Amino acid sequence: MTKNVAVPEMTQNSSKPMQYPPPRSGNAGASYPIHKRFLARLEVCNHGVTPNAWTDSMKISSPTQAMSVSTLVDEAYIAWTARYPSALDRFEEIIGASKGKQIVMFLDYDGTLSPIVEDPDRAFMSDTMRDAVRDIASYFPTAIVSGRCRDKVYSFVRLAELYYAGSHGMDIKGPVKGPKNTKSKTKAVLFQPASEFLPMINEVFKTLLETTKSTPGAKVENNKFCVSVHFRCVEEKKWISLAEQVRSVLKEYPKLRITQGRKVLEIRPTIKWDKGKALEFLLESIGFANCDHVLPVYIGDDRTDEDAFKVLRDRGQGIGILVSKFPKDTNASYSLREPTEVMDFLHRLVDWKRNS
Ligand SMILES: O=P(O)(O)OC[C@H]1O[C@H](O[C@H]2O[C@H](CO)[C@@H](O)[C@H](O)[C@H]2O)[C@H](O)[C@@H](O)[C@@H]1O
Repeated sequence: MTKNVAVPEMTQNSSKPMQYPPPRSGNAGASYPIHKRFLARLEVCNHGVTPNAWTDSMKISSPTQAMSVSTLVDEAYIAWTARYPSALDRFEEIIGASKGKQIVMFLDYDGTLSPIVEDPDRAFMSDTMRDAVRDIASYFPTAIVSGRCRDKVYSFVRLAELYYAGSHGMDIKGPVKGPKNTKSKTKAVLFQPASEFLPMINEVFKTLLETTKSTPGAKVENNKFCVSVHFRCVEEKKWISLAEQVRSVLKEYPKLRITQGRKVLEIRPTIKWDKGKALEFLLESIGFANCDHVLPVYIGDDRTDEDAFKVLRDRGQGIGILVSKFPKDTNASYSLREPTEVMDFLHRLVDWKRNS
């Protein structure tokens, strides 16, 4: 349970000059009293159900509004932001890091550009957010990196000038024409490293639909090279049995693996490909392979975005920004609370670029 909640030491002094990039959470999972009280709070939210490491981690992946009003959570969040400061508060620092470099933007979709909602088919992006992304893409090469199927995420974003990496980066396509003043290639990139898994994924999708139909609220989504099984509308007491149903189906498919997102289990090929690899592939495609003059900025809210944050951290290049209202262990360097703050950050980048 503790592995998803990193609460920083109270001794960390946010008024000290920031080390750039900010240090990673070396002692992730370290606990102190607020952390313990935070966990106790989760048990209260459990309404008498015996706390279970897996169900708790599923809850923490996407906490409810009821939990957000907790003062304890707010205290823990403030402490956490000493380690992962707000990208809005540290905007000048981020801009400073981009001096002499080409910014390339990577944006996750759900929970980053659109708020989390109960029905995955209705996770629409606001027109104002679309305008902000359009503006950003007019100055910087911009990619949407999503667990969703590429066509689906495109149908939400509807901006032809962007790169799209769907199915957790296993389905990549670029714009026909890149933005002005960048090294973007003008022909569309198309990369599908898991195409041999298509028949298997379709089969698993159908089997999961059948197997989970007895669980009210369960939803199975076909994301082309992966499948999502949604728990958000399933009663908590049915979570374990639903997860068991998923695991029983997956036993027959050793070439597929299960990962966990925000109240969702994601089934995907065991190939070594993820959002981090997609980020590297896109940087290379855009013309920034082994280049010191590029600053990738990746904004995401989910565990799968951690693969991209880790790539940036390992390269010692770029800015990872985690979108979260709650303390989470992360390889990102900065944080934003929610999609509206992501939009503010995009606006500020555009304003800065326009005026520079
Ligand atoms: O990589 P992402 O773009 O963040 O996609 C990850 C998953 O996002 C979607 O599910 C999440 O958002 C839904 C709508 O707000 C919400 O109902 C669900 O609980 C979240 O997990 C999408 O439906 C999944 O297929 C993606 O894997």
